[in-house]
Amino acid sequence: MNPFESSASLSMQGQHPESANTHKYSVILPTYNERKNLPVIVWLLARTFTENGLAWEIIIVDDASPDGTQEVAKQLTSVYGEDHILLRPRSGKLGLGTAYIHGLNFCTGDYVIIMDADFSHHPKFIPQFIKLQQAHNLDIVTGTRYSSTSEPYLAEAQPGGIHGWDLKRKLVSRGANYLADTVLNPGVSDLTGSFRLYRLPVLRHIITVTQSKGYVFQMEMMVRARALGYSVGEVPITFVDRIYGESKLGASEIVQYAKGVWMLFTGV
Ligand SMILES: Nc1nc2c(ncn2[C@@H]2O[C@H](COP(=O)(O)OP(=O)(O)O[C@H]3O[C@H](CO)[C@@H](O)[C@H](O)[C@@H]3O)[C@@H](O)[C@H]2O)c(=O)[nH]1
Ligand SMILES: [Mg+2]
Repeated sequence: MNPFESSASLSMQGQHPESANTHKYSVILPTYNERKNLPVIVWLLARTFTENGLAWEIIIVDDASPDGTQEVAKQLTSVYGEDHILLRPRSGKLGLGTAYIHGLNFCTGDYVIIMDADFSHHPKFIPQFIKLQQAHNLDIVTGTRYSSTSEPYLAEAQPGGIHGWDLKRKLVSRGANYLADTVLNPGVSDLTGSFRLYRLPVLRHIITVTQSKGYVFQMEMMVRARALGYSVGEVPITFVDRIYGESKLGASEIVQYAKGVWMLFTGV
C-alpha cells in the first residue's frame, strides 16, 4: 500500500495541512541520566508547539536516574504547568520499550510523538511530521536518517543523515537496518530510528502486539505496523549524537536485536 497515492492526499493538494489544527500532541520522553539535556529539550518542544499553535503535553518517563533527572523534571512541571509536563517515573531502569508502554498510559493527545531526550532528535522536525501526517491522513510518520524525500509538502526538508557517530556505531545501525530490511522487507528506510509520530489508537494497537522491550522495540513496532496495514510516511531527519551523557546501547541490545529479527521472520 502506498499512502501517498490515497485520495486523501489528492484532496489536500495546495492546502496548508497544519492550519486550523485543533488536535493535541503528546510527547513521550524516556529519560535515563538526562539532567543536563532535559530543560533544553523541553524548552525547544514548548517553543515548537507554541509557535505552531498546537495543544501539547510531555510525559517524562524517568527510570530512577541517579543523576537527579527527576528533580529537574519536577522543576519543569512547576515552570510549564502540570497540564503540560507530566513526570511519570518508574522505580528502576526497565528499558526503552517498556518506557514507551508506561508513558502511553498517561497520554491524552490525539497523536503521540516518541523521541529521545538528548537532542539526537531535534523538535524542529515535528512540524514537518505533522504536515505530512495531515496531508496524507497517515497513521504513522517516522523520521529517517537513510533517505531523502520528493514530497511536495516537505520542500524545506534536507536529506537525512547522522552526525557524531563513530564508524562502529554507524556500521551497527546500517547493519541492523540492512538485516531487518532484507529478512522482513517492511519498506521503511529507517527501522531502528525512534523519532516517530503515531495516531494514539494506532500506537496502542501496535504496542499490544509487540513483544520486545529493548532497542529492538522500534524495529518490531514498524514491521508489525506494516503487517497490520497501517500507513507510514517518512520525514528525513538529521540525527546528532548526544553532547552530554552516554548512549545506553550495549552488546546485549545488539544480540536482542538479531533475536528480534529472527522471531519476526519465523512468525513466533
Ligand atoms: N526511561 C528510560 N529511558 C531510557 C532507557 N534507556 C535509554 N533511555 C532514554 O532513551 C533515549 C535514547 O537513549 P540513548 O542511550 O541516547 O540511545 P542511543 O544510543 O542514542 O540510540 C538512539 O538511536 C537508536 C537508533 O540508532 C535508536 O534505536 C534508539 O531508540 C535511540 O533513538 C534517551 O532519552 C535516554 O535517556 C531506559 O532504560 N529507561
Ligand atoms: Mg542518544
